[in-house]
Amino acid sequence: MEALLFVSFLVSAAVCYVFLLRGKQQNLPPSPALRLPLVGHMHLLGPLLHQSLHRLSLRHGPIFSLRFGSVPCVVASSPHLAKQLLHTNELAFIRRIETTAVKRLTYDSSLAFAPYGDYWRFIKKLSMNQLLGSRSIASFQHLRHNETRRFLGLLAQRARAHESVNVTEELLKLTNNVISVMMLGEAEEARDVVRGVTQIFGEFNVSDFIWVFKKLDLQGFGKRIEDLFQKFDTLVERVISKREEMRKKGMGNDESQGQVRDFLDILLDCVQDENSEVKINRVHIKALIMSYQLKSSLITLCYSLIQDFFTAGTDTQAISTEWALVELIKNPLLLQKAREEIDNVVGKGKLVEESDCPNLPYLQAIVKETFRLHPPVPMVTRRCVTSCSIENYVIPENTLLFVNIWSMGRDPNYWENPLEFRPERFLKVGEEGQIDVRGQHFQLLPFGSGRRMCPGVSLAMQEVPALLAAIIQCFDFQVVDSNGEVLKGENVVNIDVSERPGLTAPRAHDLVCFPVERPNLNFRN
Ligand code: HEM
Repeated sequence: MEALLFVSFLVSAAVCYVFLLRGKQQNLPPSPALRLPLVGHMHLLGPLLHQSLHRLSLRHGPIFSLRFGSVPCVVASSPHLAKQLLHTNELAFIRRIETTAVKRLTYDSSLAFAPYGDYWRFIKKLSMNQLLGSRSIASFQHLRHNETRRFLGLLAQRARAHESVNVTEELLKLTNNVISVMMLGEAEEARDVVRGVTQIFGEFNVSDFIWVFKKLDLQGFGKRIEDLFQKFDTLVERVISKREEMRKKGMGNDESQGQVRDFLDILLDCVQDENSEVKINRVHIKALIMSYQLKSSLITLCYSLIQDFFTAGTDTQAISTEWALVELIKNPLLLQKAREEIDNVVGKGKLVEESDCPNLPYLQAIVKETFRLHPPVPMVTRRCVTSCSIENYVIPENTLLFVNIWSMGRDPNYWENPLEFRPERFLKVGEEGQIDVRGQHFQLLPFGSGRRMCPGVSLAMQEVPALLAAIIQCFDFQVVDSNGEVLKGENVVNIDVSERPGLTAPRAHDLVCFPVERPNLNFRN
């Protein structure tokens, strides 16, 4: 009897709520009717948020509104709306959300989460011009090349020993090492801490979304955040102090001596520079390192507003390389075509390099097609800083915005046979063939768009195609299922492409394979 009374109370509360809201918010984009007290529309969402929002958009249209707990959200899933939100009204959606974990672990002043203003402009400029500018990317080319060689060497070793390799893990290790060394000059030590932090960024902290729980640490997040903060802080403090000591003794990396300066050197120069536009201090440096170190934090920032929904983050570049590889293993004819292109342009006498990639249009088309079908960051997320009007709807200040780029990549209104992996679409003469990934073509936004677009785009577009090309050039793969059996025939074509919930959209299962070396290559890994 009591249970019945309770249920009727909940239902009546929900109904009243729905009516009250309808009356109050007529200018908001359409919204699913059943909004519950406390949780809002969260009961409509499954673990793969971008897929849940995609399904809702099929019912409610390309723009609709929701409530995550007490937080208002708007979801957009058409290129036309993406342009209005991220370009035309860019300044209204220039901020990201700051959750408890983000605030503490990014020192509340990272590039990714900093409010739009002088400080953000300064670090963005520094990032684009120096840290991730073409000169810096070029100076670390040897590092990427060596890591690729190390990775290929490992595959070759396993191939000769007829042993399987967890390609997912090895790709992650590779891209993590590259970023760590670019930032700190050290690879191993940062990785474990980074993993812990990205994991907590990917978990859903109810206190961030449901106001009655705001002050309660129901899931013990506070202690975990603090532990991670201390570990990271100790690590970076040690690296910075060591570097400062070396610089005092005149033992820093000297460019005039041909030494490569990592990001830390560049940042320490800025701290010492009296004439710097904006003074940065040690706290800013740690925050910046954090936002670059954590690729998932980079990703996290993308998902910043509701990152807690997601599980541990993973690396965007590793994810995209893996998705491309999986699609090529599923489509051997496309793999063959890509390999022939590499053989024709590069030959069999040398390993393909980054400098070869602009001459490999089919490879570039594969990378774009991968970003279309499997964007590593499936949604661009922002926060509305000033109320604005889109398509006659009002979007109030503080609304969270989700631009569902995953959904746009699969929209039959913009792509022919959108669920098929067909790199050829990007080689067509005409509009489709001209589409690129740098935020100007709103049907394909893997790196976002506008002032808050990903500053790592140039690095990623150097590293991912070259790594993929090297793998294609050197190996075939026999995929192993969860029982250790090699997949054959139809089972290869039907390799599982489900996604894992998280900040990013990696494959649900690790890619485990027996690598097979290609014969007749005249260089050794
Ligand atoms: C395949 C690789 C990558 C993908 C798909 C990707 C995707 C994204 C996306 C979608 C955003 C949000 C953009 C927006 O809000 O409009 C973003 C932001 C960001 N990304 Fe990436 N990213 C990648 C690699 C990287 C790398 C390698 C770095 C740095 C080393 C990086 C650093 C950042 C930073 C700092 C931001 C925040 C920018 C800001 O708020 O101003 N990303 N990324």
